[in-house]
Amino acid sequence: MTRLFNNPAAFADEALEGFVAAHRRLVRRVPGGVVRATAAAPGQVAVVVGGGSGHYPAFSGLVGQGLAHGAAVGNVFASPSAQQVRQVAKAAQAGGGVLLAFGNYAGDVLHFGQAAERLTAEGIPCATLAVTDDVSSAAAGESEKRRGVAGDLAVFKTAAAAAEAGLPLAEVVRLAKLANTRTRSFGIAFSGCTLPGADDPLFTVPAGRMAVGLGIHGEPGLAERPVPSADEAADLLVSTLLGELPEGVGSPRGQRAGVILNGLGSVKYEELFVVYRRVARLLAEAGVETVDPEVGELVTSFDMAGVSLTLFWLTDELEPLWTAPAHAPAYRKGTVAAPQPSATADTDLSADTAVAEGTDVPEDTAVPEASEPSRAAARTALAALGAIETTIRAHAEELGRIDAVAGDGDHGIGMRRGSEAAHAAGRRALERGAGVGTLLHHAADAWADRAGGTSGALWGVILRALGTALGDTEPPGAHPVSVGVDAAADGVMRLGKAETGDKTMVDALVPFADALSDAVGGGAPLAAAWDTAATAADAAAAATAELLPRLGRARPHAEKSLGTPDAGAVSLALIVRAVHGALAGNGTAGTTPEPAPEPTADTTADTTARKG
Ligand SMILES: Nc1ncnc2c1ncn2[C@@H]1O[C@H](COP(=O)(O)OP(=O)(O)O)[C@@H](O)[C@H]1O
Ligand SMILES: O=C(COP(=O)(O)O)[C@@H](O)CO
Repeated sequence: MTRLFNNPAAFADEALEGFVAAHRRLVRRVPGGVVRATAAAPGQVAVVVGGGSGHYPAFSGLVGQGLAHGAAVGNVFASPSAQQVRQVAKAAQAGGGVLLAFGNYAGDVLHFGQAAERLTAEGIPCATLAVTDDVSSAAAGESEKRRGVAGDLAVFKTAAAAAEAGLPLAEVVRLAKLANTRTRSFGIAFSGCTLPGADDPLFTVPAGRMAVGLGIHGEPGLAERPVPSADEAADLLVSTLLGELPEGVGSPRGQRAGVILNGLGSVKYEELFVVYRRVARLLAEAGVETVDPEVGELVTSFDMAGVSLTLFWLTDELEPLWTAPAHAPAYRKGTVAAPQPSATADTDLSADTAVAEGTDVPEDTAVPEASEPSRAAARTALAALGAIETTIRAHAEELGRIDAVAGDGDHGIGMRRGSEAAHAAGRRALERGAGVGTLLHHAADAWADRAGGTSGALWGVILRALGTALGDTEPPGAHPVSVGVDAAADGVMRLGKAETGDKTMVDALVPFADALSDAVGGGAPLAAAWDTAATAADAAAAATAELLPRLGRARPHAEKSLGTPDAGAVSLALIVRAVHGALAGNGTAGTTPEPAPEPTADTTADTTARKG
């Protein structure tokens, strides 16, 4: 149970504020996360890590000399946004380029990938690396699909030590990739974590049983077994990892390995030492020389009762990087060189907080001139964003519950943050005279930036595609709206690489786009066509209950999700139904939307009810 919190939605931000206040000599807050408070040598490669909150000391606690140069900090269990990653990287970079390193999760891959593209376009050489150490999350032959868990530390540490040694970006990337291919983790759990503000844990394990193959987001394990003794737990962890040696490690005998015995949150240090006693013996019996073992909390999942073992199979060039000194808030090894404070290290806390809060503001706030019909459509678009915010707020808990069945339970929180930010950005844009295209672009950036996570990136794509299709000059009608929705579906599939049948939001978006295009092609006015399409999306979302997930967080728990629809498909169906309310409720059923009043809670509640 997470007991101490204020507003659950503010938990991640408040935790970050307190963390920085506690570690001001080591870290400095910047928009999107934290960077070292000490200066890096000019020309050094910067290693920027990141991910969701709820895993401390990953990721902010690993920022410091000899370790990461910066960490992008997302909301609870949700990846930071591309904008956050970009901002942290720009603050951390020292002229030698940037390696962005993170666990292999859909949202992280999307947002860090987008950030890398933007940084490269801005002239900052940039590479990405997704850590894939969790052997239980995919078969050995599909290691690129594996999740990143406590092995993050081995890869981050390798990359950062290589950067600290002054190696160029290509070498830092090569060594980090090598570390990733030689790092394997496996975990067990006795109970799931409870998110701040939630009443129940994300999963439970029956009394006397343990879950095997856990994730770090409260994903349930892949199998159950009777609760073992500490020695039996160690036997299982070691035998599993010795059973899957990386390529190039023919036999454990004679190998040297870094070891991480990681507590997930509520397994205490002395329990870990009891387990480690046996782990050390077993590895010695297998002929493995352990090097600088770490026993403690390195990647957590709130109060989850679980433990994982990581083996980092060293080579002559990896070992000095694993043993190199480091000094970060949650990781200290050896003695680092005397730090040079960075020029901005002494800013006061209120200034740090102010910059951090600036993450919501789109950087490019220019509002191009717009035609009167486009500004009228912008008012309708704002009403639609208001209706979206209202319906998401009303269904946030339900979306979280659906997402928790095989995912991480954060879909409602993320959608809520995104839709609120989009509506607020839309309102600001309208006040400044924006046309519908610009308003939707601002809303897109705000949604992606504030929500993070997989769906944040994808809703950013959807709104941006619509805005681009509608523009700021032509009178927007049913045809450009349909073209925009088609472009949105293409964009989501291009970025997320999901196809229909994979059990994602694509399974509602594609039928919606197709039905809209058919109805518009048949001459229906926009509101009527949208109504037909929203009905198709609703049916398609419900039908995802029968699908098995083939992508993302839910994939390893495919069977568990049978009978439950996909959270992202359900939220999409809710949203398009709510938008129909905004289109139809203000006399814009023709092809050219007219000004719409701000929706009230009552009117939107009527129009957002799901169809039976
Ligand atoms: N590759 C993908 N392409 C399209 N949609 C996806 C993809 N992966 C996940 N999704 C959608 O995202 C939803 C989860 O969104 P969110 O809660 O933001 O995810 P997470 O917490 O995993 O980042 C899923 O229910 C699914 O609809
Ligand atoms: O949750 C995380 C990333 O999740 P996404 O599903 O990719 O948003 C984060 O905690 C791990 O980096």
